[in-house]
Amino acid sequence: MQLIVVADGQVVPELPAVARSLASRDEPVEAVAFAGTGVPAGDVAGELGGYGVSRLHVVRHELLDEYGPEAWGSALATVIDWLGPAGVLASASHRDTEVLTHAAARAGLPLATNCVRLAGEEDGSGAWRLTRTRSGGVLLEDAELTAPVKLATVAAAVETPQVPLQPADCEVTESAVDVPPELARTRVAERVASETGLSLSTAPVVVSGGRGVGGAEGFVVLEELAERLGGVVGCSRVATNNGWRPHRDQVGLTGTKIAADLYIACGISGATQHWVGCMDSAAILAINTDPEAPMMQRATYAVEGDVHEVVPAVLAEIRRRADGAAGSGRSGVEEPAPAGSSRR
Ligand SMILES: Cc1cc2nc3c(=O)[nH]c(=O)nc-3n(C[C@H](O)[C@H](O)[C@H](O)COP(=O)(O)OP(=O)(O)OC[C@H]3O[C@@H](n4cnc5c(N)ncnc54)[C@H](O)[C@@H]3O)c2cc1C
Repeated sequence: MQLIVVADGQVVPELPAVARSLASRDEPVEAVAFAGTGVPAGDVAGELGGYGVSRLHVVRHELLDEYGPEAWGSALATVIDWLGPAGVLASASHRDTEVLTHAAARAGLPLATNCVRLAGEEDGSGAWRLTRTRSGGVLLEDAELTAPVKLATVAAAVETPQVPLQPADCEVTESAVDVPPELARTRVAERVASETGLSLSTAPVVVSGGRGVGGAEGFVVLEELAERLGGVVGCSRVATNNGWRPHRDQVGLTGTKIAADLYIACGISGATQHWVGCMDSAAILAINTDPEAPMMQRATYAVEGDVHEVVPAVLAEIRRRADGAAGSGRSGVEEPAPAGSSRR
């Protein structure tokens, strides 16, 4: 059996095709979901059936009603033990990866994350050949995964195998699992709705600050700049490590990967671990005193200068234009010049 994990109630369409391609002809593809995701099991089963998944195992325990990586990972390890699948697949989302990581550690099984290609070995050994991204996407690794039960997360950019998926009646089986109470270590304590409706991963503009901003108070002007440009504030890991910003604002390998229309990096050197988080942005503006900083070398636009002088000057100009526009009825922020037309 190949098992698909539906950790947050959403069926990722690529997963059934990858699972089917890894399964032998008569081997079923089944799925596991956690009660408490807020999505009715019948809806999930209906969708899975359309992709040829024949059974949905729903696991119940009061500690699974809210997301908790240790509890969900433990429940998944129990299900793997019950069902003994040959493979376990999930999406490469933060949540799915976290759940599979805990399950793999508990069950002592190997996990390959961020796979962009997955195929069974043709020698009948049951091993998987795979290609996966490492180091935030700057490295591709070819590997072979061998184990009685193999775990993998599948990246959104996975090569989807062209296999026929015969729609099936997906049966729902509900089971109670045992979850040790001490696994309630990480629990959802509060849900905070964003006032602007924008998040770091979806905002069109991200104004980020690093060590060069100098401290938490240095982000006040960045907040205003972000607000005036219709964006949000981000930061480097130095800023989160120093307690200047919460971790949810961190851009990078161990933060959020963004693809903004415009990324403004203020006092950020552009270390690889930061760069991989912002490199997919359409345009990058770097503000830095060091012209040799990697961020200055790679940015679409680079301003050599002190962030404490450059950002207030930019803000003053935006305010001046906004005031002028308020008088004339025009918008205060002009369209930027085409990328590359005025570098430095
Ligand atoms: C496993 C691992 C994961 C990591 N994950 C992440 C991650 O997700 N995100 C991340 O950001 N980092 C991450 N890092 C850390 C990363 O390697 C860098 O240490 C970090 O990004 C550096 O942050 P910074 O650019 O703010 O600081 P620095 O590298 O110290 O750079 C500060 C920059 O500010 C400039 N500057 C100083 N004063 C001014 C001024 N007044 N005006 C303008 N410019 C000024 C300097 O010239 C310099 O270029 C990770 C590291 C590891 C090992």
